[in-house]
Amino acid sequence: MTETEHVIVRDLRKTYGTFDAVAGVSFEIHRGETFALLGPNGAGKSTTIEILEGYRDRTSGSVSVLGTDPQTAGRDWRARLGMVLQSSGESGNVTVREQVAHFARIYPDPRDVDETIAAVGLSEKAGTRIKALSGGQRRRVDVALGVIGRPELLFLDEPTTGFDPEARREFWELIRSLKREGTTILLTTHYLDEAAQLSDRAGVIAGGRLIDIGRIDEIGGQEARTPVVRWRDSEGAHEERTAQPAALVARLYSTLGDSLDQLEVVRPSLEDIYLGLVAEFERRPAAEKELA
Ligand SMILES: Nc1ncnc2c1ncn2[C@@H]1O[C@H](COP(=O)(O)OP(=O)(O)OP(=O)(O)O)[C@@H](O)[C@H]1O
Repeated sequence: MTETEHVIVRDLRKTYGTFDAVAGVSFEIHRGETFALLGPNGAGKSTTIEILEGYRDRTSGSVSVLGTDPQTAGRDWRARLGMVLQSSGESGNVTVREQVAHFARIYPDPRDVDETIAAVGLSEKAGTRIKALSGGQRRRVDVALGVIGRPELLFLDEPTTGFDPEARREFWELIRSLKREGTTILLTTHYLDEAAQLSDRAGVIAGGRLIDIGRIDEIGGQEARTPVVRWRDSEGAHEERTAQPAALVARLYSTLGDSLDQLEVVRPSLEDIYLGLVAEFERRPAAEKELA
């Protein structure tokens, strides 16, 4: 298929009774890009993703996923998707290899079973029953099942919850190789470093509304990204925000010389920027939030 937009969401709303879980969200995900949907607990990320996956009906708005409305899509459409849901609760008596092989048979052009198990770091556990795995190892099985069908579009809903730091980095490598193959990825994660490492663009959702969207190295705007220069001298500790940190450092060194101490230039991380965006949204009066 040749759609240039793999996901198109227009004014999406999902209401439970009188509660707006998703209150008018619009975004696109281009073919081949990794898009992160970020936001605090209860913001509406999983609801949005489940609507895109066809597991939940929307209240209003329009949605196109791989050129099809998920609400009316069939098996062929589903076979083009990969999903790592928030809690699949993979358990049971079968071994890792049996489960991955079972899923592989569902798809027309699956990946090699053992290569996929290796890619998620479970080769040594391939013959182990899933119920005997640790929580983080079960999560790796979820990831293997999500990618075994060679999806065009992969949904990753908090994929690395429970992973140790090494496993998280291995997972990043797996995602990078999927990206190189051209897979489109929608990622939600509370690990902002993970989003920064993997994503091309991000949307920040709070209170069911999209409060910012943009390239991962631009989101939040210039002002929020201004570096901070910190240093100490004979008078104590200092801090200055400046868009030209190199010029400030050169000036400090020429005036302070060797009494310039503990110099550091700190660029706000994605986490700093994200926390600033969400805090700013939370401070807005209710009427203004509705306009977001
Ligand atoms: N079936 C339901 N009935 C009523 N309210 C619901 C239902 N499902 C979700 N909600 C509410 O909708 C809001 C959004 O939930 P959602 O699971 O989409 O959040 P999220 O952004 O994925 O959060 P988290 O980061 O905790 O996973 C929450 O306030 C939640 O309580």
